[in-house]
Amino acid sequence: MENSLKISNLTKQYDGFHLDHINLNLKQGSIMGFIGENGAGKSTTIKSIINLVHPDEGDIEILGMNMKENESAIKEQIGVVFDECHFHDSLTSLDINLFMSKIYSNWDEKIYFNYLKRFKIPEKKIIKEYSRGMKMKLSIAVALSHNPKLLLLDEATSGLDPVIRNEILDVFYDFIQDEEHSILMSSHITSDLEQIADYITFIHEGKIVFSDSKDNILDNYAVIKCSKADFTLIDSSYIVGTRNNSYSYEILTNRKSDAKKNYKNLVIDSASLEDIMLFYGKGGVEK
Ligand SMILES: Nc1ncnc2c1ncn2[C@@H]1O[C@H](COP(=O)(O)OP(=O)(O)OP(=O)(O)O)[C@@H](O)[C@H]1O
Repeated sequence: MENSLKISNLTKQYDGFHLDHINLNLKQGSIMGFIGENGAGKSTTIKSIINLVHPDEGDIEILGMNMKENESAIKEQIGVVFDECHFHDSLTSLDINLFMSKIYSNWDEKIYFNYLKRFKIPEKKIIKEYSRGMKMKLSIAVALSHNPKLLLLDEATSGLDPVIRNEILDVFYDFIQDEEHSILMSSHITSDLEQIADYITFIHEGKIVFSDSKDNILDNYAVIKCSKADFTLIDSSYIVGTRNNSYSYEILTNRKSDAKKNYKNLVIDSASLEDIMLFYGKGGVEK
């Protein structure tokens, strides 16, 4: 299976922030969830892919092409949604159809109007009068209506209620049924990613912590709950991070099955993506 996106050694330095040699491969036909705390570097990475941020170093290959040499061909094949709707307030969805048909040679108004219908977006109302959910659905409809092969979504479902998010996740799921399609999706709503993503990349303070299949991650990570006395007996190779109060310890491990074999007397629960982020946010191992 080929990569639709290959990022190699992407580096960007801002005052007080370093995006540090990011490597990431997104396979065709798959969805990658991109997670990390506020300010971890997700938007900087996504903006670098589409040339809105100019990296200091690194290579980005999209659908087998290099952005520097093939920007217009690549932009025809990618759909991008940020957490804000970037269309002018005075436009209607009908205006946007006209506007987009001039921008994209492969704009398909049949697909666009199908999405408007599916999302119950009015044709004549101006965007100023849209709810946030309507604006985001419009942005997603636009991103999908020029037959893109790759979707880049930066917090595209943030601030939306669970019903609308579910509706949108269904659209993404339908999109990915074509094996040439793929999605890179940053989100703080890790439960959505647990539902839909095939792969998860976790970025923390500008560095990739892991990039792996969601199933491997959820199979390998666990939270061990124990007393302070038990904690001192746990081998440090099991400990990725800790959280504790005066009475009890919680340990994030990435060796779930070994831990279950070797520490049978301890409570060992599965870790969610949110647990993993919280433990890393706490700053790693303290023993
Ligand atoms: N144009 C810029 N100039 C200077 N610093 C910037 C610029 N853009 C982003 N940064 C800094 O880069 C860091 C990473 O920001 P980025 O927006 O990539 O994070 P993020 O993971 O997308 O966060 P969030 O989840 O809050 O959207 C932050 O410290 C931010 O202040």
